[in-house]
Amino acid sequence: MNMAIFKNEGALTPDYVPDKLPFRDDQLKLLQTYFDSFIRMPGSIYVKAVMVGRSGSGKTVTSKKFGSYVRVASKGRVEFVHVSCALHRTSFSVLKTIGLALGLPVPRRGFSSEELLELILDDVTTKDKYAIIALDDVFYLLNYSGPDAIDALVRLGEEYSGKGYRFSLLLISQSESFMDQLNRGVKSSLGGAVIEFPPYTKDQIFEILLNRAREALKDSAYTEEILEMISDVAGVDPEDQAKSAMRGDARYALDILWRASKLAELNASPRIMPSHVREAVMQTLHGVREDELIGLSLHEKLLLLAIVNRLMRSSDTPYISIGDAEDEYEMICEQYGQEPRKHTQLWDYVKDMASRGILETRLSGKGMRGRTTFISIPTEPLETMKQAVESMVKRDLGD
Ligand SMILES: Nc1ncnc2c1ncn2[C@@H]1O[C@H](COP(=O)(O)OP(=O)(O)OP(=O)(O)O)[C@@H](O)[C@H]1O
Repeated sequence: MNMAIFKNEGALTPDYVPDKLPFRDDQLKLLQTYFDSFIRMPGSIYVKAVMVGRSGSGKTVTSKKFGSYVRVASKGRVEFVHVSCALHRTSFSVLKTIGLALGLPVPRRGFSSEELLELILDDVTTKDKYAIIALDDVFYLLNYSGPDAIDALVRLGEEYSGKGYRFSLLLISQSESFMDQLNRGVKSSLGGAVIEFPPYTKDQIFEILLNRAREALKDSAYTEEILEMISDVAGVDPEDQAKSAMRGDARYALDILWRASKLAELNASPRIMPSHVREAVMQTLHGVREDELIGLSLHEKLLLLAIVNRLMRSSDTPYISIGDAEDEYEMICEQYGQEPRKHTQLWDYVKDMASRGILETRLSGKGMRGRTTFISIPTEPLETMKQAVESMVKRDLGD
């Protein structure tokens, strides 16, 4: 085992919350200010705030940091519940997560989400609990369940006002556009409290990487040049905003650093070399997040796996037809002992995954007969995607 690289590998994992969050002091202060009255005098007010910023701009980690602050500043009177809507896409599932996090007895089935909502409201009142609920990646809930799902959750805060407001709400999203889909009353009530998370510049990404590298890696395992190399790939260039539409993503940068470190370890290298970084860049998923993939249903995952497999075999064209994808999907279903879904269902899966940026689709060109949909995955490393989806399918099937 190569001991030259890692000091504490855990500090490079996506869920790790570092002590310091450089460049996010302002956002943290704003959160503290907006929720101040709810934290100091729970029940006196119902606060709603929104956090927006591109993928990897630090929204989730800042909200978790804020969560620790809430518990301390309220002396334990106010809880903080973080719900990932990428994983929980219906109001029932969100409510269940909230109930469980607050230690309430949650019925497993047989209840509508309205009934569950009532139950939770009753329980928090009898047990005298208060909480700030953070709905992360709230656009998933909107896309899946429509604006009424958000309505129900906003009501969670409003109802029982006679007995004090039990909840406050923090909505987190990649852009403000989700607000346009909300019912008018809800939208206007979210009004002014929008906290922005700008994408990180190269210099900022460098600083974030340096802090993490100090915690995770042995001093001799990396140089500042290596970290600069990664910052150049992942950070926004202030002079070239348009070209860097996908950048400013700290998750991407940290993922590259972790993969490069792993490659150095595997190759028994005493430190991370530029070649490890280059290889790591080629292996790292960019626009697609692991938890997005985890949130797909089993048959969406099987279809995605089929598409990836088929694309890996078609070296001469970046697209495959939906028919090819279906053939491959049927074989994969057989391999995993699953009954294949019907064509219309698969078509919905393709549209859904395309709308979330996991796939690209286009209609057949003029010179071709008929109208067929073609599918591609232009920006992601297929081998990495295959490994990720395959292990998720196995986990889903309990292997
Ligand atoms: N200022 C920072 N300092 C240290 N680490 C950071 C900072 N900002 C982000 N990170 C790290 O980058 C990764 C991605 O951040 P985070 O998950 O908070 O992004 P996000 O804005 O919620 O993205 P998404 O919209 O895709 O959910 C995490 O590992 C997080 O710890």
